[in-house]
Amino acid sequence: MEIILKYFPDLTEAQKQQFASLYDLYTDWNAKINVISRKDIENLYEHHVLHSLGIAKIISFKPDTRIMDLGTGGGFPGIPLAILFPEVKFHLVDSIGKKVRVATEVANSIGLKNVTFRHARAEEEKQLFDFVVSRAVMPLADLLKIIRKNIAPQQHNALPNGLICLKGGELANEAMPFKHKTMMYDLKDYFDEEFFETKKVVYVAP
Ligand SMILES: C[S@@+](CC[C@H](N)C(=O)[O-])C[C@H]1O[C@@H](n2cnc3c(N)ncnc32)[C@H](O)[C@@H]1O
Repeated sequence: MEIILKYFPDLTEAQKQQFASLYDLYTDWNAKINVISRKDIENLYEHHVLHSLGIAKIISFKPDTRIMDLGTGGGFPGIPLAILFPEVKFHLVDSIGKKVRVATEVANSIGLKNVTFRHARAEEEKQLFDFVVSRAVMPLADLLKIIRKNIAPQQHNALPNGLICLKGGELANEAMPFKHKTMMYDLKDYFDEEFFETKKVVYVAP
């Protein structure tokens, strides 16, 4: 939890409480329904919560921005971002119902009011969003095909509406969608821990 305060020192008391509650909630739920590798649960704050918040180092979403988390699993990056941006609306989608249940239970337990959930394949989601965020779900090119229908035409933020993905070293093996405007940010420029050495945030305009 200290690691969150190290990089996000301006949290309100309510946000601190919400982040602090995540450890016990994910430890309990993960024992029942696997959403995080069991041996990685002790690294929850560094590998999952702070990693999710890496997106906030490249964009500060305006209030009322609408964001879909495609393939949220147990709620990453959607839940940490929803805590950090209480005035932004998040829609967490996953095709596996029991994972959506974990994300829903965690969000309800900490009183998150700015999150909705859907158990479905993202291909079936028809709503419009300003951004789609995603971590560890599928290659960029496949994500782009799915989310083209979901990106709203009106702009409200410093970055044009589009896709924001958390990617690791595997990115070197991915075909980059060269036809699209793409920006890449190294999380090692923001976070000192070794885990972030190869981690990137990739923004792609649809
Ligand atoms: C490796 S997990 C990552 C979960 C979470 N984003 C994280 O980083 O912890 C990938 C998730 O994507 C979901 N997924 C894969 N394809 C999907 C699709 N087409 N629509 C919705 N969810 C999908 C899977 O059900 C799975 O929960």
